[in-house]
Amino acid sequence: MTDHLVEPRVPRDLSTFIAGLPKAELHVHHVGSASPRIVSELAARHPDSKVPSDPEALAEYFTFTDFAHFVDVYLSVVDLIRTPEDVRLLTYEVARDLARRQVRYAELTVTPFSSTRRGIDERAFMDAIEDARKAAEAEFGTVLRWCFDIPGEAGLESAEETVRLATDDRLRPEGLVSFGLGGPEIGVPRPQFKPYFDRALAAGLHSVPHAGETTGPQTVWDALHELRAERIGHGTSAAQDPKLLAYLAEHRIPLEVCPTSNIATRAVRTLDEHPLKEFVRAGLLVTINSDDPPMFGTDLNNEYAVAARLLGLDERGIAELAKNAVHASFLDEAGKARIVEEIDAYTAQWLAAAPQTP
Ligand SMILES: O=C(O)c1cccc(C(=O)CC[C@H]2O[C@@H](n3cnc4c(=O)[nH]cnc43)[C@H](O)[C@@H]2O)c1
Ligand SMILES: [Zn+2]
Repeated sequence: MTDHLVEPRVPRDLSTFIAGLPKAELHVHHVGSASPRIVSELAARHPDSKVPSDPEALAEYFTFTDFAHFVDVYLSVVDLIRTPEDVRLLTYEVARDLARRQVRYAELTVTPFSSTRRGIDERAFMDAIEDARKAAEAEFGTVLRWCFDIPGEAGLESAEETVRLATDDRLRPEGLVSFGLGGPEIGVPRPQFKPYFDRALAAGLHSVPHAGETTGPQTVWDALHELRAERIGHGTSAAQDPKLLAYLAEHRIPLEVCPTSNIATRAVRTLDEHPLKEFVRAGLLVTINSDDPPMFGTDLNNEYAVAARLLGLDERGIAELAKNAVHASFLDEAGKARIVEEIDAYTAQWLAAAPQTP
């Protein structure tokens, strides 16, 4: 695990401000959120797994040479989730971790295909995530919604299975709001998934594919034109195409930016080379996210600290970023207004208490 948590170099007070700030997270993966605590509990349940349970060994295990290596490691963690009770434990504990970071609302990317193909009953899978979602909302106050994503590299069979699970009225979970596409982009062209996105959209789901994380801007154009993307997961390479930046700005298509993830998977070389600033300069609606936080040695608070440093933001600027995520979410208008109000009240209170500079 790369130790990105020490990287941001923002003043301590700003870190404290961020830690208490109410937030929404739009790009965070279910299995990718398994903390060392959750991994060791699952590894103890399934001792034949190759995933280490010791935190130090796990940190080493979560150091990636490239995106393909990341996916291999990711799938070894998927292999630890074998029963509906594992699914419930993971989901509930992920919600607890989000709540600790003052995340009021999260759209969690879930890959049901990976679980059903490993033998978990589909009905039991849906019941497990829904049961955990409701318990987490009641106990922690964090509202969870689901994005079901196709693991594109697993082929069209995985697309068919994912859209079936997402649109079958007998299975579709109440918390499902969107349909995504994840995994490697190289050799996995987006347009082949158009019929599956068409079906998901016809069933009322929103389109939120990953695009432009590990391939060029054409992948983002394909996501927009073929998959009718309403938000883009990552979109990093959009910075290479001024027409694309202008399109994203004009159509208010938000980007789900995950800075530390891009370094950990080596999609971007260093944080200082990350295009976040160019996105803001081009007038894009930028949201800040953690992607697979324990795997990348980060959490949402750290990602806000990274963004604050890269963009030179003060408390008001950070609060605006937090509001971007609320506006770009698929929460209803009343729910959005509640979190925005909370952000404003928290920020006003913080600034009123801050020592005045002469
Ligand atoms: O489950 C399988 O059997 C399987 C077979 C072949 C390929 C795959 C995948 O590609 C799974 C990828 C998995 O990765 C998730 N993920 C997490 N973080 C990211 C990211 O930053 N960019 C893209 N994908 C990501 C994704 O949700 C998939 O579940 C699986
Ligand atoms: Zn992702």
